Amino acid sequence: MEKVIQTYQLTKSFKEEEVIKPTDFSLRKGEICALIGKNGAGKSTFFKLLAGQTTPTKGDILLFGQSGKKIDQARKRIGFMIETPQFFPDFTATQNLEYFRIQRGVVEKKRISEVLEIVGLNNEKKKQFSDYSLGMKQRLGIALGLLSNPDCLVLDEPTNGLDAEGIMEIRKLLLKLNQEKQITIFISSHILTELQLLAQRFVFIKNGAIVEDLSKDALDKKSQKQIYLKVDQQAKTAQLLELTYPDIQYKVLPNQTITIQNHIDKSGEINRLLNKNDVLVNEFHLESLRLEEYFLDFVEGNKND
Ligand SMILES: Nc1ncnc2c1ncn2[C@@H]1O[C@H](COP(=O)(O)OP(=O)(O)OP(=O)(O)O)[C@@H](O)[C@H]1O
Repeated sequence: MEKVIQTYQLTKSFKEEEVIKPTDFSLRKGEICALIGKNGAGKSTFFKLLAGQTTPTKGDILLFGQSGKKIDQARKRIGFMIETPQFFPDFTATQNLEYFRIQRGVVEKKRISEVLEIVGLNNEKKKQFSDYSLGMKQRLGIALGLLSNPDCLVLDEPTNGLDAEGIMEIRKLLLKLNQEKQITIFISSHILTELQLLAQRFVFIKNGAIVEDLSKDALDKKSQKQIYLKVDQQAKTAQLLELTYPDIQYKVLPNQTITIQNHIDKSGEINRLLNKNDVLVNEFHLESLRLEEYFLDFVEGNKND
């Protein structure tokens, strides 16, 4: 599979501080990859290195297999949106894109209405930028990234500050671009759950180092589950569980609640066991430990430190 981005021991230091530690990374064609890290982890710096907006202290970058002098040409195949682009507030969407089209030397003028159509702003193209909602502004940023008809989009926190509906709009748009136009997407956020329904791969960055690189399946497996029970006889339930499953891991909580952390696959069996022994089960469900918590554990240092 063709590699869109490859880095080898890519490093960036500001004065004495290594804000990107030597990083080996690769992004394959067609992937939607999320770069997750809290504020200051190094996401923007990593993207700026790829965009050529800052130079590496050490290491190499290959874009579409090209490095050295040929990298500038290859870079044109990637649309970057790093930090919210500086649009002119008094210009309409069309005028703003026209400015950047000329600046970037994109030949076809008709590309402007094409990209506005793609991001769903064609009906709003005569509105001044300052009258746009944040979601519309972010979509215009993506339209700008699409102007040169790229094979890949690199988007730095495009969902930042958006409400749930705005996040969903961006998600739908990016999924469409990936599925219908085969655009590879590398997108960052400091909130994992925002990208959970979008990405197929999750790369975690902490203090400038990639500390975990997981497929969606691997991430789902890591997001622990537990059985949540509300019963009328807590002590009897605990006793039955211990007798039946000697290695059971459970917690006794207030309000006649018990949570079980292992034997998740035996939830039906456990329910039957309690019913058979006249324990009244008022609530019984499988709880998924939110991925957000997994991430928080992770960046706060409880995991992989
Ligand atoms: N030009 C610079 N000079 C000095 N330090 C910098 C510079 N740019 C970034 N840094 C530092 O590099 C580290 C990583 O910053 P970066 O903006 O890449 O993080 P981030 O993960 O994108 O965070 P955010 O989500 O807040 O944008 C921070 O400690 C930041 O202060």
